[in-house]
Amino acid sequence: MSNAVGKKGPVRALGAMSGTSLDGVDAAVVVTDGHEILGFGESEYRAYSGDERAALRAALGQWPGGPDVDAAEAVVMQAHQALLSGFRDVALVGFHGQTLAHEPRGRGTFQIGNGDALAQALGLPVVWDFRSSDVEMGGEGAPLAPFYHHACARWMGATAPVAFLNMGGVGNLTWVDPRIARPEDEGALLAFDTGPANAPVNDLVFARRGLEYDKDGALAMQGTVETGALELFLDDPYFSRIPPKSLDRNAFPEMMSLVGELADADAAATLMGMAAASVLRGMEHCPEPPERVLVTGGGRMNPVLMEMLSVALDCPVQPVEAVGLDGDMLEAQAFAYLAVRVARGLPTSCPSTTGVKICVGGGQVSTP
Ligand SMILES: Nc1ncnc2c1ncn2[C@@H]1O[C@H](COP(=O)(O)OP(=O)(O)OP(=O)(O)O)[C@@H](O)[C@H]1O
Ligand SMILES: CC(=O)N[C@H]1[C@@H]2OC[C@@H](O2)[C@@H](O)[C@@H]1O[C@H](C)C(=O)O
Repeated sequence: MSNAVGKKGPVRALGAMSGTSLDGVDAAVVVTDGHEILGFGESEYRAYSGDERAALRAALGQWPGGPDVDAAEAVVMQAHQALLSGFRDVALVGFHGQTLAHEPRGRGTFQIGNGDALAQALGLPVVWDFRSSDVEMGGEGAPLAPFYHHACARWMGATAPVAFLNMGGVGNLTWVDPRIARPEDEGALLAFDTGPANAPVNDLVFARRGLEYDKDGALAMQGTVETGALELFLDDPYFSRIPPKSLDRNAFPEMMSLVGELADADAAATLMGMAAASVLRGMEHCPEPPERVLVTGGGRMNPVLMEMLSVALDCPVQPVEAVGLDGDMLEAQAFAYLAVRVARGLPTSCPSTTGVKICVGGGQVSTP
């Protein structure tokens, strides 16, 4: 491995992420030495078909040996092989796979996708299974993008604390102090999952209207937030728990019954209100207010959510494009960056990002 990537100098790494909202696979190239972002390369997206998504949905919440796991893994492998084989001049691949279940203090964390098979298929070294060793060392195994967020904050020249907020299926927040040069050093990072983001509204519009998501917040925009339901939701002890902390995609099953009696638009607005309020509760845990909140993930495209966040938070809330980053590809880039760190023996998580006992470089490396 060290031969393919070496110990120093820039590497063109390809990262791939299949996220909790089950929309598709993102893949992106980052040029990095494992410390700094030295450049960005091509990126591509491959959407899952309706049938593929149904196979993934069927397996959600299952563990190894579950009845629908093999079929879901076949979908993940085929989608990644098709997408990643189109990239050229790549030294290694960071392959996140698809999370089916996440219970770090219980049965562990489970991502499907086999890095050995992908390495054979692509003829490239593949870093994968990023989360298990962190969990084994007492960590949450998530979120893992924070080390990359730290690199992003330094890349953009930030001189004061900023926050990155990923609004995917689940929300996660990283508070970064860019004045501290190494992400693993004390005070550089605080990270945690804020709460549900888009997954519940996706599930709602799928169940009630057969839609994949509430495009541009069209439905939520017509509704009002039911404050009683919102308050009940915020009573969940998760929000006052001190971070680091992480969530399974379906960690708040009661959300659906809280909005169950509401009309479609009010239910969608209330679920968005819950996502935004979770972030506000999360901000209480930051060591000091960030200068701004940079939003990544599909939720930044939802004007209803962005407006709610702007009203709730005490600082500017902007999509990451405001600083020249790509909010569709940031997580795929993160796994490219983390792959280089793993290959070079650098940590990918630390006590303040996942609660792990000591800094850990997660991930297995498979060579073709
Ligand atoms: N134009 C839009 N309007 C409203 N919502 C949108 C829009 N575009 C994307 N989304 C939402 O964003 C989701 C996809 O976000 P993203 O790709 O960041 O999620 P993910 O990476 O799968 O999740 P996670 O980060 O939790 O793993 C969609 O399922 C949808 O709910
Ligand atoms: C277990 C798991 O897959 N968690 C995901 C999920 O999606 C968002 C949030 O929950 C975050 O904790 C994580 O993904 C991002 C990429 C991360 O690890 O930073």
